[in-house]
Amino acid sequence: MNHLLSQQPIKTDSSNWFASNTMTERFPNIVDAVVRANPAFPSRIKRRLQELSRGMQENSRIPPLTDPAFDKDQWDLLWRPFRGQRWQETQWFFAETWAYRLLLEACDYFSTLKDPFAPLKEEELQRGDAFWPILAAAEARTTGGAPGTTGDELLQALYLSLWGNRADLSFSGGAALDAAGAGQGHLVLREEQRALEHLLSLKGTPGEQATPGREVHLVMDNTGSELAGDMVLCLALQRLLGVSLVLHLKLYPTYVSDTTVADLARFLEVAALHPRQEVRTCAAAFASALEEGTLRLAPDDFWCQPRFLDDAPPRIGEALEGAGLVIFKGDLNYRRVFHDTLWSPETPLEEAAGRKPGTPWLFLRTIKSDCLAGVSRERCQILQEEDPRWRTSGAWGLLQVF
Ligand SMILES: O=P(O)(O)OC[C@@]1(O)O[C@H](CO)[C@@H](O)[C@@H]1O
Repeated sequence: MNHLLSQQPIKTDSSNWFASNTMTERFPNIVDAVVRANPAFPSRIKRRLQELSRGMQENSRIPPLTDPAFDKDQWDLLWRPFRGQRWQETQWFFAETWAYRLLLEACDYFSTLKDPFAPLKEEELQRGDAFWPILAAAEARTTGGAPGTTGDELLQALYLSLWGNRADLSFSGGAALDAAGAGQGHLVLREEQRALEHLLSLKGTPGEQATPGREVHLVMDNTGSELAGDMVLCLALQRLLGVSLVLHLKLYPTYVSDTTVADLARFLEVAALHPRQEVRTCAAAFASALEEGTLRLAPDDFWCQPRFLDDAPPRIGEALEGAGLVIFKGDLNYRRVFHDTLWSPETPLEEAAGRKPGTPWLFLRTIKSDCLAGVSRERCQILQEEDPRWRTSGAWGLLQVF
């Protein structure tokens, strides 16, 4: 395992192969996928994208933003500490997020609002395999015989949401991963009882008004099959616990497939016309919850920025602290909470996060990068022997309570 254990955020240099490979190969491959997916791009946009790619591969200095945009001042401040640094010798969490913001600039996103990743996301929707979590949940209800306990149903929904995270277009270089969810055997950690205790403590009495203290906040990740799994989870939480939900989404496109409000609307549009009734029913129920206001959307550009969670503005921090439970989806949000650092795996979560939240946090993540905390050294050694790539392959999941 070529990891230098350090208390600093992972760097894109030779100290971390996966982070370094992101800048030299994986991100340039994503740029190529975006150019292929947008054949109508004018040559000046293609040129800017190729310059971005080449700069990374040639380890150039990280350029600032150049075009005017509503958020340029903020990004200039975020870039300043890294001024003069090179793509392959800097902080990975910053470099990767900055690269996606430069990609949007190269594609004229902020003057056209045309999502350069839209064709890639649409392809997954049109292929139909984005809806497997909804069909799996419906099938379990029909073939599972007598409905299980509330806890069983909640766990099934949690795992459908967790394994939906495998289909992450930024991870697979633009191609959707296979739709099959990995087995529950591939779990690094499964703190199911603690998760259920927190969830069941939120259960209201029939007709009880939902209050912020009983609200579940979901910090979303990818659209497509991950969004399908998240919809199953949201509807299960509402049906079984009577809670209201707030979904925190990206304000604009980033990381190829991270969900925006436009992505969610498009997903519902396609799902409403899906040949399977179960998919149409799920989409209709989700749309009704939005209409009734028991499920609210909170898009924010904080989630698009290279800022760790303890640097969140009050509008985010206060919202999460006032929730009954916060569910963080996916790998990037995990990295954001735990400072994208190579902790010694048994490091307590409070130490890695630099805080103890005032409300329970639940992480549903397929592990695609090295940042990890709160897992015993013994467990990591067993995993390393079983699958040396367990930290970055996306094949292993984690259900962890903070
Ligand atoms: O947040 P997700 O979609 O689960 O994973 C996104 C991500 O963490 O996966 C890749 C591998 O770590 C990174 O390039 C990227 O930040």
